[in-house]
Amino acid sequence: MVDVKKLVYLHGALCEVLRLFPPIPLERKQPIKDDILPSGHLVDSSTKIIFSFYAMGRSEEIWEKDCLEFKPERWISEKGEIVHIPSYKFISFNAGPRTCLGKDMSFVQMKMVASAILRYYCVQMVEDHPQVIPSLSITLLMKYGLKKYFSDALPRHVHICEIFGGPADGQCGLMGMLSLNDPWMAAEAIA
Ligand code: HEM
Repeated sequence: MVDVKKLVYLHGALCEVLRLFPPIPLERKQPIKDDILPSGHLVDSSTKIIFSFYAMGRSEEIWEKDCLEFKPERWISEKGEIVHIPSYKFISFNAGPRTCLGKDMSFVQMKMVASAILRYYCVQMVEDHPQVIPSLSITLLMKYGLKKYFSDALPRHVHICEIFGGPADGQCGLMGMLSLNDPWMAAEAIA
C-alpha cells in the first residue's frame, strides 16, 4: 500500500485513462421532490437527469484547452506529488454521498496489475489497429478492442504470481482475489 503510493506517474496515467475513458460513462439522477439546480434549472420529481462522465472528462470548460490530450503531468505537482482534484471535477468515480466506495482500492489494484505487467512484459501495439472508438453500454467498451503483442521481458519461468510472493501455479493474495492469477488474463484486464 505504501509502495504503490510512490508510483506518482502511474497514478497520473491511470487518472488520465479514467478521465478520458470512464468505465461508467453515464449517470442518472432523479430528485425526490421538485427542486432548483444551482444553474437555475427547475427539476420536478419526475425529471430524470442523465449526465455524461465521458463528456465531462473531455470538457474544455472543466479541463481547459488541452482537455483531449493524454497528460499524466496534470496530476503531478511541481514538487512531484500527486495533485488532488475534487471528485466533482474528476467525476469518473461519481461524487457526493453515492461516490464509489472502492476508489482507493481500485487504484491499488490497477497499480499492482499495471506495474507487474510493465515490469515483466514488453507491450507493443498491433500495427494498423483501428483507432479506439467507444462503444456505448452500461460500462464503456472499445468497439474494436485494443490489440497488443506481449513478449517476455524476463525468462519464461517467472510467473506473474511470483511478483506477489505467491506460488507460481496457484492463487496469490490480491491477484488471486481478482482471479488474475494468469498473466494473460491480467493483461486483458488492463487492456
Ligand atoms: C476503476 C474502477 C472503478 C470505477 C471507475 C468505479 C466507479 C464507480 C461509480 C461511477 C459509481 C457510482 C455508480 C452510480 O451511482 O450509478 C460507483 C459506485 C460504487 N463502487 Fe465503484 N468503481 C470502481 C471500482 C470499484 C471497486 C474496486 C469497488 C469495491 C471494492 C467499488 C465499489 C463501489 C460501491 C460499493 C459503489 C456504490 C456506492 C453507493 O451507491 O453508495 N468500485 N463506482
